[in-house]
Amino acid sequence: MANVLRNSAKFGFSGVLSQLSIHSRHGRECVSPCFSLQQRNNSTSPKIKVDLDSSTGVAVLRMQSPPVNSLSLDFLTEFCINLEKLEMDRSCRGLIITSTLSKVFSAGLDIMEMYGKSPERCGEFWKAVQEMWLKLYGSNMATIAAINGSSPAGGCLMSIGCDYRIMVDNPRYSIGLNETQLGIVAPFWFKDTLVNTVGNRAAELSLELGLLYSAPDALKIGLVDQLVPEDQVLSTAQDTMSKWLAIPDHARQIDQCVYIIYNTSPLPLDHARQMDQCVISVCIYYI
Ligand SMILES: CCCC/C=C\CC(=O)SCCNC(=O)CCNC(=O)[C@H](O)C(C)(C)COP(=O)(O)OP(=O)(O)OC[C@H]1O[C@@H](n2cnc3c(N)ncnc32)[C@H](O)[C@@H]1OP(=O)(O)O
Repeated sequence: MANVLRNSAKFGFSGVLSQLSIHSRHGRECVSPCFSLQQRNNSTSPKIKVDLDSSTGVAVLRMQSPPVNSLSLDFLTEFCINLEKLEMDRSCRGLIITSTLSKVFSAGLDIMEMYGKSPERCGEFWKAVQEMWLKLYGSNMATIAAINGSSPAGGCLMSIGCDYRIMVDNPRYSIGLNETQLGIVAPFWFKDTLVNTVGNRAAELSLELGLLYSAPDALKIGLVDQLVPEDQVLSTAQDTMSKWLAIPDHARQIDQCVYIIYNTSPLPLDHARQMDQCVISVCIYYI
């Protein structure tokens, strides 16, 4: 534990994650995810737009992939590349994630990626889903989801991967991990992230019944932190971010790191990641 704390102070949580995942239990070095991600990005029109305000140190990442910002392999690759660039940019301390689409934040994993694809392709896709979560949940930046539309399944995972959630106060927008309703099961690290957000019992009910919550109900169980009118979601996120950035980065990062290390299963460890990948590749293959 002393090592973990020393490393968290030095590298932040994502530094600890990368240390854990670069060196497997067997001491083997793994290929840097950055390299494989850069190689994979084939898309022509950007699905992500990032604006970094260097005077405030806050970046706004807008998902702009119609019709529903579904998380395809191309989308996830572009998302991770942008996250990685911001993470390495020392002038960037805070990240707000939102959508340019009306009514939808993100529809979650792209269904087409899970249907009739080869095991190799499924494996590559799932690695990108893991990567998205590791990068977001382990980010050194303060992260806020400005949820301006529905956010089921993988969209909910992306939201709870952030430090704080502000949702538009519209009962027609829903959020939740609804996997069981689709006949699939949320992986253990989706569960951990939900438990860390809403607590054990609410997470258990939510996962087993595959509940999608309206914005007001999501606020009641703590799945989101705040509701605001549609036209105020971004300005509220900016105001909230300035409060988060008033805290010294190292203190916030270490606090988050200790909390996550104690409360999250070991996906950052290379062997756990590979195990999860195998299970999911087989599940997706047989869907
Ligand atoms: C073993 C695996 C573990 C799995 C872990 C995670 C699982 C997931 O994330 S699975 C994805 C689950 N997602 C959903 O259940 C969301 C489904 N979508 C919706 O509920 C609605 O589309 C949404 C509320 C997001 C938006 O509603 P509308 O604005 O009314 O749009 P439409 O429903 O008319 O959809 C427009 C268009 O988008 C296509 N679509 C919707 N969702 C997805 C998706 N996840 N992946 C790919 N495509 C999606 C939808 O089919 C429509 O297409 P067209 O008919 O061609 O217009």
